[in-house]
Amino acid sequence: MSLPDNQTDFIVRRPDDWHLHLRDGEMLKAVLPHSSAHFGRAIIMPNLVPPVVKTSDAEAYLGRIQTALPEGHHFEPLMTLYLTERTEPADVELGVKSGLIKALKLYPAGATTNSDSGVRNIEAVYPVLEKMAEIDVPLLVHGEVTDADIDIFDREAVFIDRVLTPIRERFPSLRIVMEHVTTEDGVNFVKGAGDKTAATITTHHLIINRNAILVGGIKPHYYCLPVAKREKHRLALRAAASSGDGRFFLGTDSAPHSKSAKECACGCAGVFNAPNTVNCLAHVFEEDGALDKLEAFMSLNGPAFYGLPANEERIRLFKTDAPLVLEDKITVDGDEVVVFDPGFPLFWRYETANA
Ligand SMILES: NC(=O)N[C@@H](CC(=O)O)C(=O)O
Ligand SMILES: [Zn+2]
Ligand SMILES: [Zn+2]
Repeated sequence: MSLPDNQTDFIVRRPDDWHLHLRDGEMLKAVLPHSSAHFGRAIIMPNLVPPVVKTSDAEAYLGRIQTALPEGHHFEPLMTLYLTERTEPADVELGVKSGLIKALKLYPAGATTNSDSGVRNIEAVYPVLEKMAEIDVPLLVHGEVTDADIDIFDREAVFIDRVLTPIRERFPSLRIVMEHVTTEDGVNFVKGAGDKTAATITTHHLIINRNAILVGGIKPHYYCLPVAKREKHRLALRAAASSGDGRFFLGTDSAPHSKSAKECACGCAGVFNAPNTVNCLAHVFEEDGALDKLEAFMSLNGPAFYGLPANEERIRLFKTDAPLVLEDKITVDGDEVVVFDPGFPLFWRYETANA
């Protein structure tokens, strides 16, 4: 991609989202258009209630997503399975070889939203990981330990030492994605782990640090897991995202929860950022003098890691003088879902640029 001198108007390939929660039912219908309008493809997280554990579950879920897709939207859901201690290697092989299943997701039990069926004893899933390495399907990890004695801000770093490093060493050919990486430790791990290890970075973790959640009153709409960390970690994520290094790519982790489920005594974890992610990212990359790396981060590195072609469609990004006015919430089933507020005005817009 070449940028004109003024860097305020340029064309890139249509982006993909390598980590997305679409939910189900009414929520699916309400949030899907906010991803399918912007992204060519998305890796669909399997943490429904009950979770998407079998190939047949993923097939049924794909059908529900396709039914909910607005007419005229070109969007390909890339389906995943939720790894449990009962996952059968044969079912994984069936799903992957049929072309339906693009990755498996490891949730340590209790680590995050709807992770009760997740893995308690990592060694119990080693036979599945062996099969995955053999058939070359990526393992996506929610990288946090859940031990009560580990501080929530240290859970990612401890996961790297206790769980990820042993998996990385034992299955050298397995492709692994550290999902929603939030720490400098995570970035450094990925950089030192060779070309079979990558990480997704969310929009919000590039923009907020933990102060956004806690200073001046508690801000539930900035609470997600892994929780945003100190500023030095945010800066490490910014540097990784804008480096152009192929092992770092966009996974929005757009994770809608109703306003009432977030604004209460025990609010849910998750940030809904699908509607304004592309606008936010252009702002972030411009701020870092890295607009020439934006296409790599949101449109090229992800497909390359997954062994897929980049999207053929293009979008034209352009900066305007007047700030963009976007919806700050959407309505779902009588409740609302609040859209991520980056805390600054957005001036970058985009439009489809196909001939
Ligand atoms: N990121 C979050 O805070 N929440 C996600 C789960 C997850 O990705 O861990 C969700 O499903 O709500
Ligand atoms: Zn997660
Ligand atoms: Zn997620």
